[in-house]
Amino acid sequence: MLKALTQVPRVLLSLATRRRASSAATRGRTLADQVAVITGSTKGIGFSIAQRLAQDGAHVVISSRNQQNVDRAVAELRKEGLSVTGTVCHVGKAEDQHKLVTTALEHCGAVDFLVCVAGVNPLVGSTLGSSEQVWDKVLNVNVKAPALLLGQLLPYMEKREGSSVVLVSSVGVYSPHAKLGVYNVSKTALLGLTKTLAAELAPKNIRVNCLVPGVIETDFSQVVRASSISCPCPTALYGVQRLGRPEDCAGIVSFLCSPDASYITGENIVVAGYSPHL
Ligand SMILES: NC(=O)c1ccc[n+]([C@@H]2O[C@H](COP(=O)([O-])OP(=O)(O)OC[C@H]3O[C@@H](n4cnc5c(N)ncnc54)[C@H](O)[C@@H]3O)[C@@H](O)[C@H]2O)c1
Repeated sequence: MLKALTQVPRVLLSLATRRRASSAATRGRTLADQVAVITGSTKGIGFSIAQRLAQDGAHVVISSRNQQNVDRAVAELRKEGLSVTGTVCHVGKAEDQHKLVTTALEHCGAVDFLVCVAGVNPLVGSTLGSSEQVWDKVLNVNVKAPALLLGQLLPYMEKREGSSVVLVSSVGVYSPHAKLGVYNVSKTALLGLTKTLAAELAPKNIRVNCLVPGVIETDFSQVVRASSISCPCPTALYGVQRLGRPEDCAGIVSFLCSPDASYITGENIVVAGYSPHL
């Protein structure tokens, strides 16, 4: 009896593994011969997005602040036979942004997609109690950097057919937690940036959408999950009964970049295990 019980999870596990592997193998290469630049992509949500876009056929340029992390992420994906390259890019530094653009062009010759995942860790504190330095750091990295980086890539992206941008906000914008003040403000600004850029770039046939994750199990959310600021999670009350996983955010980004989404722009898409909308 005990043996039978202990065998069940293993059978389920192998089925789940096989299902995941076969779906990756049998999915069409919807992004073949296209190039994706992804910030903050050496772990967590960004890494899962990089892996998925590459599995779907894109050449992916990985980046984050630390060379070792870039090397590790690139090696891990190349081991899967995926087409990736990488460079260090702290998105708040102009010279690093420039290097990211140059790397993409040198290695891949073009850029079709920009996915801006890098975000500053939520600093636990009230909005009005935050210093000017905190405001500058959070707004620089979370809001200004995606716009400035896109500005540098625009001349190359507008030469391509069906370019696409995905920004990453947070479900916290719909029900802000008082102690994540400046972070919430920055993520709310990204919804505005999405709408504004979508309108601005539609005539160039560049689409701009926004991924809005809920609580996803990563190092980033660990700060919130482990601290006293965590509140009753809406998913526990009326949502899918588990935390989100980085890969839960990846397929939707691939879809938003793909031709299937060619008439979708200016949208905020929540991946949270529940709907914060009315
Ligand atoms: N995890 C969640 O629950 C959650 C929820 C809502 C939104 N988000 C957003 O998702 C994004 C990714 O978060 P995650 O949970 O995957 O975090 P993570 O800590 O697992 O990964 C973050 C990645 O971004 C990189 N990064 C951080 N600051 C950077 C900078 N200034 N320049 C370049 N790279 C930088 C890190 O090196 C790392 O590769 C963030 O924008 C975050 O605000 C996360």
